[in-house]
Amino acid sequence: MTVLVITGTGTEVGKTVTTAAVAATALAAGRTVAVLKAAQTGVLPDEPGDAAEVARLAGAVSTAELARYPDPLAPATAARRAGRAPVRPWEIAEAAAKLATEHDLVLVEGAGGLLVRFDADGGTLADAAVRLGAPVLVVATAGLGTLNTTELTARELASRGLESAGVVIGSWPDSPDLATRCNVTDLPEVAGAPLLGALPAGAGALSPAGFRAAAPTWLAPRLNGTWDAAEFGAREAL
Ligand SMILES: Nc1ncnc2c1ncn2[C@@H]1O[C@H](COP(=O)(O)OP(=O)(O)OP(=O)(O)O)[C@@H](O)[C@H]1O
Ligand SMILES: C[C@H](N)[C@H](N)CCCCCC(=O)O
Ligand SMILES: [Mg+2]
Repeated sequence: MTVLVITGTGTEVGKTVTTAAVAATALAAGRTVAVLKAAQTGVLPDEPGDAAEVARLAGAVSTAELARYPDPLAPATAARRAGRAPVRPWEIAEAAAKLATEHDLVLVEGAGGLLVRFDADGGTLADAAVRLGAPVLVVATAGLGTLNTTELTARELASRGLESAGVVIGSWPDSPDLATRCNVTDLPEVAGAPLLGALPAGAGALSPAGFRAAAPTWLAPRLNGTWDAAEFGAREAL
């Protein structure tokens, strides 16, 4: 069973575009892929959610979404305000495990960061990852402030015995400042896990064909085992 849980150091860090890049890379390698958005908040019933955005960018993936709540809030809060049942971590795990029987790779995207609550009992995506025994990919921001939030996330994963699959920078700016360039060196250190790649800013605005062609190169350093910091302007920072 290959399930990869995709979390982030917060909301709006690029989890969805990173999920799409991982999916596109796997599809290009001939693997079948499913994307599970555990709970979608802040999107109306007839609007495309994160899973649909992944399919638009990456191509032929199966998509699933366990619940959708209109308020743009943490799932537990949005469910409470909607007067609807929350999504439980065991439901996320069960749905991912079922998809894994039918696909080579299942990508599970949470909502916001790792400890965002899904239910009134404090259930989180981390609880679902523990049930699945699945590795967790952490999407981080590029600039100043990311070292703290990435280390907090990594420590929480470690305290639960969860494997970190590594860190991906969700949006690498065209003109990286000093902190951003230094972070290429420091992020793997504070995460205790490899920096797997970085998506260029604006990646989500590429045409689907352009996105699919480029996505494997954003994550390729890991695949080749040779992350080249210089490629991202880091060398001057050293
Ligand atoms: N590399 C990128 N290229 C283009 N746009 C990006 C990139 N990274 C993030 N964005 C933009 O930033 C916003 C947040 O990105 P995204 O939807 O991936 O965040 P998220 O971490 O999935 O948030 P959520 O917690 O809501 O799921 C979106 O409007 C997206 O278009
Ligand atoms: C609505 C938003 N885009 C996400 N889907 C939900 C983010 C919840 C974040 C909660 C928090 O950490 O304060
Ligand atoms: Mg998202």
